[in-house]
Amino acid sequence: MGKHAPKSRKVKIQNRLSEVHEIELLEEWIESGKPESGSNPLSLEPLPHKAPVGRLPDGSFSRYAGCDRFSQLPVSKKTKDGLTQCKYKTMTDIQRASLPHSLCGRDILGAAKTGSGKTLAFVIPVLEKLYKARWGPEDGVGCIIMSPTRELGGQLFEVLKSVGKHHGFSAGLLIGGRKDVDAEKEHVNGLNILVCTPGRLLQHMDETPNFDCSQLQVLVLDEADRILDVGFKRDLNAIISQLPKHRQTLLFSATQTKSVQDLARLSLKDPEYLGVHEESDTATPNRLQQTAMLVPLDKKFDMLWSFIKAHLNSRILVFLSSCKQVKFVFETFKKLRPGIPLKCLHGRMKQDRRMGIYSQFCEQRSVLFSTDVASRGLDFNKAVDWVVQVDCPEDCAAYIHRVGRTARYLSGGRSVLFVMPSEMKMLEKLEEKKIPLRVIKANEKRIQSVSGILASLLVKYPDLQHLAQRAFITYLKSIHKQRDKEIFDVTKLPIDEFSASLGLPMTPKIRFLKQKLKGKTVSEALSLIPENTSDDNLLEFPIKDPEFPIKDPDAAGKSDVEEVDEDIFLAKETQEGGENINSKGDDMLATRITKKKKLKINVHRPVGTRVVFDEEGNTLPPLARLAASSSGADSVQLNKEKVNQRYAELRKNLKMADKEDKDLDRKRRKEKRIKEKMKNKRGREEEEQEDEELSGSDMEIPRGRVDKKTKIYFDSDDEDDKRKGDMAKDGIAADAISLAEQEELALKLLNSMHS
Ligand SMILES: Nc1ncnc2c1ncn2[C@@H]1O[C@H](COP(=O)(O)OP(=O)(O)OP(=O)(O)O)[C@@H](O)[C@H]1O
Repeated sequence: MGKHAPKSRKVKIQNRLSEVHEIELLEEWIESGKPESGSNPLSLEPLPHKAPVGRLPDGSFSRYAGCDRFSQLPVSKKTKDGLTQCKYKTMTDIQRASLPHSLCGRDILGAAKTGSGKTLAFVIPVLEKLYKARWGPEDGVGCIIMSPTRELGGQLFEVLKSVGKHHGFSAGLLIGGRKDVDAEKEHVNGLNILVCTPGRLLQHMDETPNFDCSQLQVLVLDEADRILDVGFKRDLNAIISQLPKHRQTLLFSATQTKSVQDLARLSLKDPEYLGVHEESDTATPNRLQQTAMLVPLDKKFDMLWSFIKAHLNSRILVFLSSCKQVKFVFETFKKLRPGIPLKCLHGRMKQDRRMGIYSQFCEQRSVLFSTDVASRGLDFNKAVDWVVQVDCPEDCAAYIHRVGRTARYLSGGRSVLFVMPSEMKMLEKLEEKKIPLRVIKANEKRIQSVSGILASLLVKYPDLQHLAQRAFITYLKSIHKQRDKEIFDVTKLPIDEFSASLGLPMTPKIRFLKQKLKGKTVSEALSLIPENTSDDNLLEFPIKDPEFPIKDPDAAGKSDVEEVDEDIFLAKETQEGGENINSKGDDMLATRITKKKKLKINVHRPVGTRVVFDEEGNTLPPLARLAASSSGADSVQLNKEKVNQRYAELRKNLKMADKEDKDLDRKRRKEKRIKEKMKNKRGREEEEQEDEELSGSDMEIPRGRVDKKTKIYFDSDDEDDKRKGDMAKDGIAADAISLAEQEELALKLLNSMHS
């Protein structure tokens, strides 16, 4: 990490000797004052500032557990110099509590409020561990520091570089979104410390020849609960399986996991749990003033606009739930010129731009609209004045991390949460988690409405209209996908009003709910669907034939079904006078006979056909019916021959008709597929993008999930069905757009391509 002038051999040897000597001394010192396992050094009195440090005249060592200055710790001169140059002198609570344990080589589960200095609590032991092991370039990867987001990875890398600048370790930042992955592959084997996101690390494990972590000494998970979360599960499990079990593991977060399962996954050995703020009255920093405001969905943009206009000299971080929301608010508000620079940050931006925006926001007063990509770990130069949560966070942990972007270390900060009437439960949950919130009312007189202006902007800029539609859909989708159904209930939202508040002239269709919600709230629309109706039935209500009651297909036995077949069949013959069976109508009949589903309920029996019943009210099988229509034995014989002949003829005709019908069906399906492909080309790409925006892309996108979403084209009917099944599983209506609508869309598309 540090740059050194070329040194003579003699100087090098001298340095090496003094390092060896220093390491021996440090090891003795650490050994002599090891804190009790399970103890919290915070409970000990700090050493007086002027007390002697290190080896004392009597040969013993000074106490380091409980001390509150970095200079009193058994750490190398190189690390101490780095800390001094960064102006770090006094330790924060989490540093005081954890460093005495971690310097002894113990596994740590560290939990402390946001902005309380957890980064140094793992950077220092990492440097010391490798230093004491005399780790060199030829030793390869000695430490991995994992971060859930690229920005946080970048920030950790900077801290590591500045505090470790006097050490000679090589370190690399391995994060997604950087184009130079091939160059990275060439160098990664020579790096000692990797700061990385899980996806990129796994990519190297999979693709870089001879990539080797078998000598790993320390594994660090910053924002550990997030990395251990389901989103990263597959990547993390794959990574862990390639790491040696014998290593030191350090986990830190403001909302720490204590799950035994998680700890077992990481093979932690009797970890020291150090939750330094557990006794605190609040789970958030004391200097943070938190408020909540009741804001209906359709008033959110008015409120946000008014808030920005009222705080033009502040640095405001605004959280929204999806990339599309962020883009929409950024693009429209920019056009409205609020009088303060606006910026946006989300997972779908190029990495260089993301980094640039992050640094600019640290430097000047401005408003940064962001997804949760900026919610964890980022330290915006301690200078965020306000955190505004326009969309409710998914849970209390997400809330804590978002507001934690302000009031860091010793500075103060303020936050406001917009809660919708349907989300009031969130306030209770936050209170239970020791989060002090003051619910305030906005001054109605100061609220400026922007929806009218947004509507005219959308007329002027058609791109904005498209963006507004996507923002509308992705927001509803994000609510629909939330796990906590007590708080997030898409059926309680005023859909039309929300659409209008975005400036949209019409409420867009919400395909994932399979309902056209025009003119209705979702709850109204959902109330139209019969209870216990499975997804696939929503668009296919059975058509009742008034003349013949429909048999319950589940209740009907096989014979019932067959009886219905023959019933249709014979009734037709009767109607046609037993002669003209090879008509167009019978072609259709033949097709229906092959389709079990429709036969079961017999809803397509041609209108005007008759069913004959016996005295007890049972329908007669066709042959019995023929017999019944004849009086004597001869006529039965005659009729039998006639019937056999007729059946042979019918079989032949049906075969032909069936073939024609299958050809027709194949042709129709092919045409449909082509149209769907064209539509998919635009629509599905956007939907996939939205899904990523909602879930994975805010954080580093776990690679498995991206793979799963790579496009599949459906060339066979089976695959078509499979797709419908998959979509249904995802809660997406495969048939949400009718064929007629699809055709109309495809035609429009074709026209636009030719014009
Ligand atoms: N001992 C210290 N003395 C002075 N400043 C410190 C000290 N330790 C950390 N800081 C500063 O405090 C700020 C917050 O530190 P850090 O980013 O490590 O917090 P954190 O606990 O990791 O927060 P989060 O939970 O949000 O990730 C940083 O600006 C850092 O430089």
